[in-house]
Amino acid sequence: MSATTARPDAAGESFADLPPSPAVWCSGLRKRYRRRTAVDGVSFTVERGEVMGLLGPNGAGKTSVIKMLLGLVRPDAGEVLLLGRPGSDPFARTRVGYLPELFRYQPWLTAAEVLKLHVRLAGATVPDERRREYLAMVGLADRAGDRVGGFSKGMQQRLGLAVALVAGPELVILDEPTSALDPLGRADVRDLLLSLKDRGVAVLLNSHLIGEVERVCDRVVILDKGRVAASGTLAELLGQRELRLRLDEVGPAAAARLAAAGQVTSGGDAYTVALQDDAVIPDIVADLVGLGVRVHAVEPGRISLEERLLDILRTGHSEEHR
Ligand SMILES: Nc1ncnc2c1ncn2[C@@H]1O[C@H](COP(=O)(O)OP(=O)(O)OP(=O)(O)O)[C@@H](O)[C@H]1O
Repeated sequence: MSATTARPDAAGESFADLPPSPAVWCSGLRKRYRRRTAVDGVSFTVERGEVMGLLGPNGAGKTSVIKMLLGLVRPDAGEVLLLGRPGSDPFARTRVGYLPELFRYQPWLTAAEVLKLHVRLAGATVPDERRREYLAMVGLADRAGDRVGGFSKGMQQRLGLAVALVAGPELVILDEPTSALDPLGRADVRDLLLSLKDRGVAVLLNSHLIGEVERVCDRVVILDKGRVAASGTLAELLGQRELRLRLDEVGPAAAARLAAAGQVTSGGDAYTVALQDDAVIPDIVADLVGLGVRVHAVEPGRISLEERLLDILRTGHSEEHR
């Protein structure tokens, strides 16, 4: 890692007193490959300590955006700041960990050697002990001395994660980090992402595993055909909450009470009420019981990110959060 530069301002105070710049800021990114427009005016921000999910169908432009952020692909238009610096600035780049979508490490090197090489390439100093810890963290402790050429896809992906994280980055960009991992490996990565967030590390995560994104991400940007189709916090995107009930003996007064709480759909003994706020659920249940309804099940819920994503992609836009 390069030395920290002194950044005094005109009044003699340190810039360190200012709030930190966002981990990622990009504006108006555009990229064409020959006659095909891959990315068309993409702008978004990832704040410090935030886990941001990048979602979208195959060919939506996710990897192209990531490569432009990292300076691996030159944008036709648009600007990028990583950690408040131009993406090409070595100061920024040494503080960014990156796991590429498709990568092959030198097959003749061992896992420990790959990690050592990448620490040197990052200009960082990481003690042997910490490198061993990172290999253990990704489940490769007993394969440290084995050549990478003999690793399975999942083991290579685990090693890639250790490479991305070992130098203590402030921002981590992960392009489909769990595509080759078994369920246990995916759960480990989820825990890892949450522990990065606890330490204030920002994460940009490109993944097709929507359940994974829903569990770990604070905010989501959905790309479609090179454009931002929707973006926002999970609460903003999934907003509408529902209450699913199984009820018997629902008389007219109880039906009116349900209708007063929100739009009701029902079939047999199943009732779904669209709610603005789930704090009202105990009152609804108490009132129903008071009106002689037998309550068999009460399940608060809201639409899943998968349902919302499909809805946005099918209709081509998000009404509230473009
Ligand atoms: N080097 C390249 N040369 C030509 N076209 C490219 C190149 N890289 C990407 N593209 C095109 O740009 C578009 C966006 O591709 P990109 O890889 O960014 O999508 P993606 O959202 O990451 O897709 P996936 O989910 O399948 O990984 C696609 O139409 C792709 O064919």
